[in-house]
Amino acid sequence: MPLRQSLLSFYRTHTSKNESEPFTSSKTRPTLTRAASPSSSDTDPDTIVVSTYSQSQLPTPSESSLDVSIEDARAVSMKQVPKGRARRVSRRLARDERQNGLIEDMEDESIKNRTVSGETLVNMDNTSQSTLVKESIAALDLAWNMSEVFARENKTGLLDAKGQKALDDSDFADTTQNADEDMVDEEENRLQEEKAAAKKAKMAANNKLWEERRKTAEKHATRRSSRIPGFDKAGEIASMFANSVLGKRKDRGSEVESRSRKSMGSLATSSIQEPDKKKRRVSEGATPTLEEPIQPKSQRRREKKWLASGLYAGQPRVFDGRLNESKNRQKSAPVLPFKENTVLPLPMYAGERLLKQGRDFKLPFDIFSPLPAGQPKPDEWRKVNKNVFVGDAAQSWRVSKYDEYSSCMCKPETGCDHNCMNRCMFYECDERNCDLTAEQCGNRQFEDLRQRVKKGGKYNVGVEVIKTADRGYGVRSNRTFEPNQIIVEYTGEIITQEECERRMKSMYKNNECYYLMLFDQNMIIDATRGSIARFVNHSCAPNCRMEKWTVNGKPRMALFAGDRGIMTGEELSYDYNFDPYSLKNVQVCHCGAENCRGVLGPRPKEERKQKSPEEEPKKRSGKLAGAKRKIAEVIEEGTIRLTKKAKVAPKAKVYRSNSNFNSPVTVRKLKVLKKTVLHKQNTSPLKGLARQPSKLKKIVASAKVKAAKQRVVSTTSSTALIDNDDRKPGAKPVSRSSSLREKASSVKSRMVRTVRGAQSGRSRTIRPIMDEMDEKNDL
Ligand SMILES: C[S@@+](CC[C@H](N)C(=O)[O-])C[C@H]1O[C@@H](n2cnc3c(N)ncnc32)[C@H](O)[C@@H]1O
Repeated sequence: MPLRQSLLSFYRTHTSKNESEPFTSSKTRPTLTRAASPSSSDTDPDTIVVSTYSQSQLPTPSESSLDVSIEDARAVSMKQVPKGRARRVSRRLARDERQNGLIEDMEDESIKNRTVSGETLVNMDNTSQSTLVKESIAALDLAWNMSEVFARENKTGLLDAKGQKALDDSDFADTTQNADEDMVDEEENRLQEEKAAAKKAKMAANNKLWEERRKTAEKHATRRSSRIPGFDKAGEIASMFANSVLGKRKDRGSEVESRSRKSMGSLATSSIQEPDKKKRRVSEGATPTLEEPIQPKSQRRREKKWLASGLYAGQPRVFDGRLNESKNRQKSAPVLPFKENTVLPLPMYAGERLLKQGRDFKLPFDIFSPLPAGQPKPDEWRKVNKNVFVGDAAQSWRVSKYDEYSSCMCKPETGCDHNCMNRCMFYECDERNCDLTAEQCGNRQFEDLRQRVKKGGKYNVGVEVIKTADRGYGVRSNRTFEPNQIIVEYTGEIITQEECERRMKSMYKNNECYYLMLFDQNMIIDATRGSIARFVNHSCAPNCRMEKWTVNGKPRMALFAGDRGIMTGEELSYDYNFDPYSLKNVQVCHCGAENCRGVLGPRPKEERKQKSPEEEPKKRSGKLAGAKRKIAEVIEEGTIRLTKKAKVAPKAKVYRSNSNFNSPVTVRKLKVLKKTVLHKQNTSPLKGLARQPSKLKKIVASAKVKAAKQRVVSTTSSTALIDNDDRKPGAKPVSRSSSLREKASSVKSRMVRTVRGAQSGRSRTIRPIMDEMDEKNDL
């Protein structure tokens, strides 16, 4: 009789006697064991006996599992499976797992090579680790399950007549089949096989699902460290405390516990007293079934939500989201009470505003604005949006009397249009000097500007700083401006001339850019700390004007759009009418206009002379031209006279346009100096020095003598000026000879009111010198 069969029949006999006592709950527990000696039961050395332990003698789980595993395996298949107990145990365990649907079929090879105690978790790959843990769990439970298995076997009475194959493929119950039962109905066998096949198929499907889940879990699992577990644990405890601050203490704590258990497990693989909870959960009952497939979150079907209304506020539209645009149109055409815009869709959420305010379609700012994002901004600029009196300026400021205010005579029918007296004299209307309401009056530009800026936003502010290629920073419009519309106010510190000179000598002596503007009552606006208008560059063909207005009794300067208006994105510019007064301040113009004068200042005299004779009479025609001519003739005469005297140097040339400053600077400087003196004497209402001709003469004479002496050094100075052309924004200017600087500053201290003139408003009282200079240039 084959060994296995004898074993089973023996066991069957034994169990039939004790059927009334289930093994699991009885005082004794049958355990398969090999006979202690050959004489104990049979002569066959392979015969095994079933011994019973009393309850008190029960082995520990590890003992019992080992015992059962070893003895049972030896007894059953010592001959057929000669590769030793480890292999048999593994096979048994693997089969048990398969039967329970816990793991997928393992590679024979991996099973073959595995031992219960030989291989450690640390050296194994993830799959082997998890399998080994499960095997160990199964081994632990084996002793106790044996009785159940046998009981089940008795109940079903299934046979396994096919020996070892059946041992591997079917339930353990098959092994209890007696040889006598070979005669069992074939039909029953077939049914059983079918049942087993169906079970197998189900298990395979389950295994597949389980494997998928395992892979996913492994993918998300953290890599196991090979460091000493103690250190791991210490680190994890530390991080647990840290995390507890963030309220994750509980989760982290359990994680630490689980990890430490795993690391312990890796050291003691032969007997795992407490299997990993996570694994056990998977093996015990969490195996997903085919009936309830768990869908990944990403595969869940998302419900599409249709926007029912609100896209075009104020324009109700019947729109079926399931149809395309043209079908919707067809469908809704008869319903619509108005014709739809077919050219451009309305901007979202702007329909109501369009209907109520009648405002034009406008692209969003970030679309229509041509400026690229991230323009470099000036970092040393301190913004001052209101004029601030500094030092003595406040005391010496003559407060205008209300009597001096101009009164508006406009009628409500006409409003304050271009005929408004206030407007003509650069006085802004307000409730004190104008009887019209704000809506009727069209001469409240500074107030309009205030309201606009108060609203904020790029569009309302209307301007922004940009970086130009060759003129440092500049200003660009963010929107369109009407002709003559106010754009931005020029504000800064209002200082006296003395203060200005002091600053020029000390604070700004190395500066290239000056932000000084002649203002009112001989005061100067220093916009070094000022509004954005300080960045507006010069152009010989400007699109804006700088004007001085009296607002509420106080003078204010602002940039206004020219007669053409301003388009979005245009760079703003005005004519500086820059009077350098000192050679140091003469700068080459890069405005690029066709009629560029070449320098930031009045057109050089030689060029003026070269103008065609046809041009001259044209310009001189008309009343104003006549008046200008008179002024110009006076200036010209004086200038020529003085220039003639100054032409000491044989090679003396007046500076040419387009940055050629090779002419002797001293001569040119003298010309500028004399021109200014004459100009002031003849035209400027700024009395100051103009009241002291004798003093001026002295200055001019001494400068002339010094210039004659210094003709030799002048070349160096002019070179320094040429260098200015290629300057980079923010670079310090090239130092000049100290004697020339001294001379320039001494002249400046006496004569220079400001380094730059302003084309300020044509008010009654003040007519800045630069206007006259401009007129002179035009002639
Ligand atoms: C009031 S600032 C204008 C802002 C200046 N671009 C800046 O970066 O601060 C005047 C200075 O700008 C430069 N500038 C303005 N217009 C220019 C032009 N058309 N050509 C060359 N330089 C110009 C000159 O250096 C001038 O002294």
